[in-house]
Amino acid sequence: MTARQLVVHHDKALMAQAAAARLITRIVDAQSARGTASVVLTGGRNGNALLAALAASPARDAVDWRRLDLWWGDERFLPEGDAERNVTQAREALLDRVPVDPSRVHAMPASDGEWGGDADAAAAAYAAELAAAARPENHAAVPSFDVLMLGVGPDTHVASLFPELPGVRETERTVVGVHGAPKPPPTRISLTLPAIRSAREVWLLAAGEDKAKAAAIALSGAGEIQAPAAGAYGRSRTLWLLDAAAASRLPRDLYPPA
Ligand SMILES: O=C(O)[C@H](O)[C@@H](O)[C@H](O)[C@H](O)COP(=O)(O)O
Repeated sequence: MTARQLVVHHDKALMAQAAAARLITRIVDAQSARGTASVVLTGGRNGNALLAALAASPARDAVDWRRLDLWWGDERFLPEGDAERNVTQAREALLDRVPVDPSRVHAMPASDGEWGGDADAAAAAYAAELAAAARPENHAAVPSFDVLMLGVGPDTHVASLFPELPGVRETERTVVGVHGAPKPPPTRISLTLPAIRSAREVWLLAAGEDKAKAAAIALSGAGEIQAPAAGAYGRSRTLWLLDAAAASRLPRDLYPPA
């Protein structure tokens, strides 16, 4: 497991702007090194705020949007175009405003698509799409994501991996259908912890007082079944991006720095 790094911003607006700047730099670096970049987006308020900040940043033009693959960490299993779908919100916040290559925007299936209401079949189809994009040298069933972002829920969930539900226990599959999620809607699709951990960098976003307990639990040695955020880390970097309110209950040996 890579050591976790914590960055605490004054408030959630600053956190979104700083994270957007960080993401631009990371994409530009990856494109310079390998010609292309691969990023996994998260749903939720903080993920959307980051995308909106990115859309508003003059530096966004440093990114070669056509050489970027976008994937999702999870999706709410709803009809195409539903305002609650993570991809719909990402399009509104950013993707409709930049020249992305539509064939490289890998949205998770909708509930009125090819797989109908079968979230498990839709999850298997997304796993196949990921596997097809993986290169032999990745030695994995998913591409080598440069950055994978995750919003942290007040119950420590990440993506749609909720405490104690079967999804967080999955050790083989890279994508699962989720049933009975405590956060609406109950049916979802999610990357699993093994898929998340194949990313080079995993960034966890937590802002607001209601995330303080979750951040403290996940960062204090909790198990991943009870606290899924504790099991999210990247191969070369695990970065927690917090605002002061979300960092307010961290143990003193973690924050503030000595
Ligand atoms: O579909 C979703 O709702 C998510 O992807 C979910 O995992 C989200 O990221 C967290 O619940 C944090 O959400 P907030 O940033 O809104 O608190």
